[in-house]
Amino acid sequence: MPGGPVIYRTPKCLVCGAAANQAAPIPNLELDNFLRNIKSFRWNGLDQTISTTKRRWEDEGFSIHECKIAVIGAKGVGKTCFARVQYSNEIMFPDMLNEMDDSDSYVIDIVDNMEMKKSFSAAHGIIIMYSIADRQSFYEAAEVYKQLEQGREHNQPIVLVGSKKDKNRRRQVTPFEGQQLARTLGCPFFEVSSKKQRLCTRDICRTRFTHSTTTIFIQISCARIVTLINFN
Ligand SMILES: Nc1nc2c(ncn2[C@@H]2O[C@H](COP(=O)(O)OP(=O)(O)OP(=O)(O)O)[C@@H](O)[C@H]2O)c(=O)[nH]1
Repeated sequence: MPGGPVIYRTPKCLVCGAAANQAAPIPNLELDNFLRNIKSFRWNGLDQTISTTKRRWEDEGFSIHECKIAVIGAKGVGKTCFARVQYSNEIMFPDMLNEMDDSDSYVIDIVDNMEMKKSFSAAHGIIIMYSIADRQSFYEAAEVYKQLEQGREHNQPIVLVGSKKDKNRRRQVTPFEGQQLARTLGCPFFEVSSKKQRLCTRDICRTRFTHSTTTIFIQISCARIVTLINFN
């Protein structure tokens, strides 16, 4: 991969104060790809709000890009809950050669109410969501992908997410089917639970920093979750 691996640096957990990098994060090629795709966008060509935000931070002596990630999917799959527990996510990663340089820092804002048409032009990344307990929503996810393929203007990265992972007993879509669809669509795939992700203790934070699991986040606080896609 050009440029070598991305070095991740995340702030401390706001709740328990655990340092993000007590153990080096596990290198994650999917996340590298995802972030690199975001990074390669023509920022000025996107939504006015985004460039305004960026300029404000630049005036204060540093530059942080705000990435809007739209969550799109069938009714009731858990888009709002997901966006809430992930509210004001941050992925911070610095210049690869200079750890002190914040010029490539990103704040991830997951937006659940963006219209699909708006996401074609205004979102930097798109999460297509279905519920693992609702087969129909799985079929709809494939439909959503078709529409995005035809409509998106910036070739934004797409991630397929199966929500409500905690409802395993009422599962109607297997992880294998999710993976198959993601493979067909050519995008990364995760299963998540917004309910389980609310928990935050120092131990959970540490566990998430050091273990490779199929989850989409790594550091938790009550209002904010620092997202690091971390999976095998
Ligand atoms: N068990 C479980 N329930 C969830 C999860 N996420 C959301 N829910 C529940 O699913 C229902 C719908 O969640 P929402 O977040 O409103 O879903 P939505 O996709 O935003 O719904 P619309 O805006 O109507 O399209 C609510 O009752 C949530 O409590 C989850 O991870 N696990």
